[in-house]
Amino acid sequence: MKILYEDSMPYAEHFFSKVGECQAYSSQTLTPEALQDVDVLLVRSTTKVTEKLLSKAHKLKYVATATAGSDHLDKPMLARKSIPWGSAAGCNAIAVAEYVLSCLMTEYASDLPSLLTKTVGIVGAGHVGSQLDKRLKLLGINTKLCDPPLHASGDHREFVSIDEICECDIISLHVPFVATGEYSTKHMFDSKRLTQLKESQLLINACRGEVIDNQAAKTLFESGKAMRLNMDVWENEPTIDFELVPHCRIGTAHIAGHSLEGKARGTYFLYQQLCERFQLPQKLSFESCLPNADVIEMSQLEGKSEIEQVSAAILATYNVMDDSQGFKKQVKSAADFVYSRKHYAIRREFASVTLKTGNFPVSEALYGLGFNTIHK
Ligand SMILES: NC(=O)C1=CN([C@@H]2O[C@H](COP(=O)(O)OP(=O)(O)OC[C@H]3O[C@@H](n4cnc5c(N)ncnc54)[C@H](O)[C@@H]3O)[C@@H](O)[C@H]2O)C=CC1
Ligand SMILES: O=C(O)C(=O)[C@H](O)COP(=O)(O)O
Repeated sequence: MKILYEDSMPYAEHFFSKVGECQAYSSQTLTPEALQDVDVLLVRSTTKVTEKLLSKAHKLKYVATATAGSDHLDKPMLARKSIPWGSAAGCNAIAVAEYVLSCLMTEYASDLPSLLTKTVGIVGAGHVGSQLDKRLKLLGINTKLCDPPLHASGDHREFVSIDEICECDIISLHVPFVATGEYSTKHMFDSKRLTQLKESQLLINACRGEVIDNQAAKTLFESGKAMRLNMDVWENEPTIDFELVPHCRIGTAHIAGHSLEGKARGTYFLYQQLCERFQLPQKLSFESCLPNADVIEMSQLEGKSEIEQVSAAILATYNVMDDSQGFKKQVKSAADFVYSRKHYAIRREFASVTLKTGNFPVSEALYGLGFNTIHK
């Protein structure tokens, strides 16, 4: 069985070589000809799986993406060709939730206690939205959830309307990109909703760029409207509107899900799918491939309140402002955008971090967020 996999998948050779003959490809140079004798195509979001790409893939039996989003797969086309597809739903939900927490600790750095009085409206209560909700509740921050498809399917959690979400102090978007239909998310934040945002509200988009009308956002900024936007994703990546970037308080190159664990889980989920689909034994474990935990010196936690301890630990582990500054300074073209994502200095999730905390008890919330601690 011949497996072709995108070269930005960590541990791909380790896992997929146990399933078949495997070979890496680069999304920038992949051609229909390269798929002629391929049985399984494994992609990330940077490969658009279109009719044209598969025009010569006559042996193809399975397509899967090592990502949560699957809007880069032409699903009606795959159905017409009777090619089943899979995704790695949930693989990077923790990474995105941690990215949003880093945004919040950055945005409220000068008045952390005020963060505890805010309400966060979460749009999309799937894998990412639920992980974020859990962490915010643990910190004592009020949340509201909006997810009409889940509500309609009988999910028993309490849901509010998008209009109620728009009244929240902080709005965090975690929906898939869906271009049409009852639950379309295209330009969910259009000119009208953006215009209604108050200066004090914070809007975070770490799902898909198309959920916010980027042109409308830029036009509003240029007309003098003050808005607090944190953007990890952009319309038309990698050919994004670079004039919007400086207006955003935090801007990053679609890396919210790029923790080492998040990407490795994506690869591992596909390995599991292939083993099941082709009835092969699953001999490899996920944990076996990861390097040892990072150890971070945190002795300055002493005497700090819970939210101060949490903020210090989060920012010492992952400070989104470092990524934002690098992005704003260095990424000026589509080629830069692609390059910076491919060479992203991949970060660890909190559960892979051990904080050296000195000789005193630290807040339970740190354990709740997944951190490990050791004393000096
Ligand atoms: N920036 C990044 O690196 C990452 C971005 N993503 C994006 O975030 C999206 C969400 O990820 P997951 O939570 O893992 O997906 P998920 O499928 O588990 O959850 C998405 C939720 O959105 C809900 N939803 C769909 N349409 C909606 C609408 N019109 N209004 C409100 N809710 C709606 C669904 O019912 C579902 O519960 C992905 O589809 C992907 O596009 C995901 C991971 C990393
Ligand atoms: O999982 C998703 O959905 C994402 O947006 C991924 O984090 C995208 O990562 P790449 O596949 O573009 O590396």
